[in-house]
Amino acid sequence: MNYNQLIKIRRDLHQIPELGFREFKTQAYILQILEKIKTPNMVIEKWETGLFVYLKGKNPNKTLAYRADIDGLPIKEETNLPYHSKHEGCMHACGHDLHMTIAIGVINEIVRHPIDDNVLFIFQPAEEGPGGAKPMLQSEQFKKWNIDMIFALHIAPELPVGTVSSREGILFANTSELFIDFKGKGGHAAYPHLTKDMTVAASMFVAQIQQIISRKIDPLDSGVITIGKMTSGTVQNVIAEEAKLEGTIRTLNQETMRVIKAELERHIKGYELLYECKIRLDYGAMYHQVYNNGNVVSQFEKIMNSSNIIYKEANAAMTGEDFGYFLKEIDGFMFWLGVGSTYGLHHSKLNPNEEAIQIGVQAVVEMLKNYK
Ligand SMILES: CC(=O)N[C@@H](CCC[C@H](N)C(=O)O)C(=O)O
Repeated sequence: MNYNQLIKIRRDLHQIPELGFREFKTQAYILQILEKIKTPNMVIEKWETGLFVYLKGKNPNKTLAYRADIDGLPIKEETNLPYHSKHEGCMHACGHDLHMTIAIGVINEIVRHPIDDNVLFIFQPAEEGPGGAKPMLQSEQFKKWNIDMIFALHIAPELPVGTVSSREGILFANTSELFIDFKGKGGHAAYPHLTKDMTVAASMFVAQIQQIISRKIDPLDSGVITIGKMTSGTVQNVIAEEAKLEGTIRTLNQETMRVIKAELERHIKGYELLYECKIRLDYGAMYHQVYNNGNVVSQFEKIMNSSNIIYKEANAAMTGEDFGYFLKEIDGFMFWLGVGSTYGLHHSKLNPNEEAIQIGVQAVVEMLKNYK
């Protein structure tokens, strides 16, 4: 498999993005690629819509693991690329098509040039939600491999190709999804006094909860509340009986997450009184922070320096990643891979530079070969 074939794989995968735990075509596609490069020392096991791919080493001391996430996002692609998403309303807007391609490239490289240690490749579903890492980690299938070190990468649109970046300690935030349903009383647009208008209640709520960040969180700490989706009502001249908010909370420590949630719950009680309505709150999926092991990161930095890949110290980011669950149990780390795109993660025009695939393969292979 050469570089052009990897580009084709990335473009094929880019066209078939699927949401969490529905990655059926993606799983089938990866399986048929692996069938072509399969060797007797490779074990492939399905896990839900994901895969475990185990490669036995030549002279193993350890078992290392490398994880790639495989799901897409409910975003309508606007790149106009000839290989744009064929799944209307769904897009690989977080780079998981590159993550999978890099993992396939690394498997191919190690099949052709075997290394000493065993390696488990994890093709993980549902990173964007509801979270595949935790159940995968807890599965008997995963436990039997006894992993000594685990790592993963994430594309970074703002970094140039040829660059990787990481840090010791926290890299990605704690997250909690947020689903809030308002139920009031609808009615004629001309008789607001006879209704409990949930468009007004939800709008005020969205604006007001930003003050939890500015007035309840220490300014030297960090927190984010984002409401990414808001729906209410049915038609222009009817007052809305219902409104729904969907969002996410991000913090750099778990105590701040607790404070934000307690404040949100107080706001909900207050809004129920003020707007004479019922409000239902559901936190959905929560992800543990990504906390990198310092020893592993410093080895990675040295290995990158001797591989002519530029290593930069990263800042912590408020992105979330359920890979944090793996790092809670096993030593390891995550790093950013520069893909130089004008548009960022989760943007409908995200267009990563495909030259980064080669750098990603090289970085992962070097780490697997040289990690002590
Ligand atoms: C790297 C990245 O963009 N990850 C996602 C993870 C989403 C977690 C969950 N669905 C949530 O929104 O809380 C991110 O949005 O950071």
